[in-house]
Amino acid sequence: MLRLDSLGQRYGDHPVLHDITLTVPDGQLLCVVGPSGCGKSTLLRTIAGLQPVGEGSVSVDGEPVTGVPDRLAVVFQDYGRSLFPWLSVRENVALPLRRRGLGRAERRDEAERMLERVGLPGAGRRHPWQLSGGMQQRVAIARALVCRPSLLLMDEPFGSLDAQTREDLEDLLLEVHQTEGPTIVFVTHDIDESVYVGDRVVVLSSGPASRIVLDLPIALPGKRDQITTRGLPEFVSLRAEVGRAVRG
Ligand SMILES: Nc1ncnc2c1ncn2[C@@H]1O[C@H](COP(=O)(O)OP(=O)(O)OP(=O)(O)O)[C@@H](O)[C@H]1O
Repeated sequence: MLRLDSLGQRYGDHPVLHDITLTVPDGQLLCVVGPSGCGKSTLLRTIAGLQPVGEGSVSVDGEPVTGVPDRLAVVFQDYGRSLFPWLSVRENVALPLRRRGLGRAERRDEAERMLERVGLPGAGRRHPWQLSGGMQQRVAIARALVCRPSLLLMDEPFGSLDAQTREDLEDLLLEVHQTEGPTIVFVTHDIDESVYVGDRVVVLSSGPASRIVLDLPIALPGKRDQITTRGLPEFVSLRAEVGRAVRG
């Protein structure tokens, strides 16, 4: 379980986050939405232990976050810079397994399994620069999942992809969330995306000193589907509620 208690962050004199209190149960897919510059990335970096907690506290499974938590993985928007171009796709995916002490053959098999899982069977011997942007982001997701994280943080992961690829990856995310089951904190600018992928959407106010202005459970009927779900009256009304909160 991820817990934020009265979290506050500032850069020098500039307050960014104020009094953020949030409990994210295991296995939940939480979307964080808010205007540009409100502190979404700051929030993710703090949970990831990449920057120290200012005020309040952050804990994962009851342990205060003081560095990068165990069993944490992060996917950023900028897949072009997050993969190593000199390594093959398989080597990129297998990289986190080195620290786990797995042998070479095991690392290769696990990486291939994950590549298959994200829809890239047979791409392991290629290099990231030989793949499209959407395929590279699939590789980044495979690498994030290969160590079976219990907490996955995603910062605008589909922000620079075209609409069709983005929808495909949203569906992939829903699928891996269902099967692999990590807790996911997913930051996005896109209100529709947040309602489509989220179990819950939290909206931050515009800065300075952003706080939570909406915490909305997303209970949509049936299995989510890009055409049907987005046409449901429930979807339209949830999207409107999030939209109103984002616009203040
Ligand atoms: N390292 C830093 N030093 C100083 N100020 C920073 C730093 N990182 C972010 N900021 C400022 O803190 C505020 C929040 O930035 P952050 O990137 O967390 O927002 P965001 O909601 O993720 O923005 P966007 O949606 O545009 O990516 C902004 O005003 C930004 O300029």
